[in-house]
Amino acid sequence: MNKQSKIYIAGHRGLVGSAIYRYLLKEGYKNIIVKTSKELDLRNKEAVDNFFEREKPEYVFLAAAKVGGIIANNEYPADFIRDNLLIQTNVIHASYCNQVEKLLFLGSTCIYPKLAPQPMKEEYLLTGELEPTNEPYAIAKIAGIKMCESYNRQYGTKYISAMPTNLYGPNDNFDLHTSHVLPALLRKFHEAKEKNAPFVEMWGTGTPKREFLYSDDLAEACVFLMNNYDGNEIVNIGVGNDISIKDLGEKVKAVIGYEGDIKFDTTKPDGTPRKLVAVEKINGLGWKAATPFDEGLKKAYRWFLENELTKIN
Ligand SMILES: NC(=O)C1=CN([C@@H]2O[C@H](COP(=O)(O)OP(=O)(O)OC[C@H]3O[C@@H](n4cnc5c(N)ncnc54)[C@H](OP(=O)(O)O)[C@@H]3O)[C@@H](O)[C@H]2O)C=CC1
Ligand SMILES: C[C@H]1O[C@H](OP(=O)(O)OP(=O)(O)OC[C@H]2O[C@@H](n3cnc4c(=O)[nH]c(N)nc43)[C@H](O)[C@@H]2O)[C@@H](O)[C@@H](O)C1=O
Repeated sequence: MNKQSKIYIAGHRGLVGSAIYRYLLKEGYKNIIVKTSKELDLRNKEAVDNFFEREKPEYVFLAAAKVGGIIANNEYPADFIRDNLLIQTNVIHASYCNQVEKLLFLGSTCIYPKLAPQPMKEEYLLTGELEPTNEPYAIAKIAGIKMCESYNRQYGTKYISAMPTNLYGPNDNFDLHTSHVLPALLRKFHEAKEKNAPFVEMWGTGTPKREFLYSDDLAEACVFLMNNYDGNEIVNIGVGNDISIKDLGEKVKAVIGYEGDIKFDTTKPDGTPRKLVAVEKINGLGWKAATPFDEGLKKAYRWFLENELTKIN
């Protein structure tokens, strides 16, 4: 990409898309197009075709998707598989029909087998059974990866696929029913402190481990891959270390300054026991995550205090 390239960010208001948008603007990219889902529903093929024919973007960051935490995935599997298959199929095919120079597709580490050896290397894709709580979402994501690979093989396109680990940062989803664990805990511990509540309830047993990447780091990695990677194989994006959900709760509790207890609701699912990604490939290409977790957590809490509280109160 050069600074005048016409770049379309699909999903620019979300956690990932907004971070890519901020990063590209900061780096001096001047010709960026964005549309909200109200203005352009990417599930609608005709609308997507018209948009691509009219705008003719040269580069596409595909960060629009139906996304959610463990309970949302478990309760709305039809929405997760249908919306994601439609969005990615429409955008990838319209990119091909309109000679998009390069596209970056965002998958997720849930594409790997539930019990994959740790850390999970890119070649572990399709080597075992998926985690049941998010299998429909994971299958849509695997279809997206295979669609990019197949278009590259058959049509000579340059569509690359990045697999980020669990993410957090500005514009996260703080809805307690549909969010991921980290934004949920920021909100739960904050509200418990405000209300002097005796305990905070976390889901599952607290024993699963997760890896967390700050969204600004992910945005940098996505732009790095767009500018430096043309391979047909997926690339993991992570930090290289993980933490148990129980310890995450203790860390969030400390950052917020809450003094009550933590209880675990074991009727809620744990999900996959561990999903640490192997980061040798992206590190070898020349990119490494910069934000230490403790610093990212404080930034995310500050963002929550400054931007989210007025919305949820
Ligand atoms: N969050 C995470 O922890 C992780 C996310 N990822 C991947 O990163 C990508 C982005 O996720 P994230 O930023 O967290 O998700 P968000 O839910 O924060 O944002 C999703 C974005 O997609 C847009 N969108 C959803 N449906 C449609 C639609 N029908 N038409 C047009 N736009 C739509 C929304 O647009 P609008 O705001 O205008 O409604 C929104 O901006 C996804 O592919 C996800 O799988 C991967 C690993 C972890
Ligand atoms: C990014 C990734 O995100 C999802 O997978 P997940 O990592 O399992 O999701 P999660 O963040 O919701 O939970 C992580 C862990 O945390 C525990 N947990 C405790 N307390 C709360 C809590 O209050 N809320 C939530 N959401 N989880 C909690 C929870 O029980 C689980 O053990 C999929 O969408 C998947 O498709 C995907 O790609």
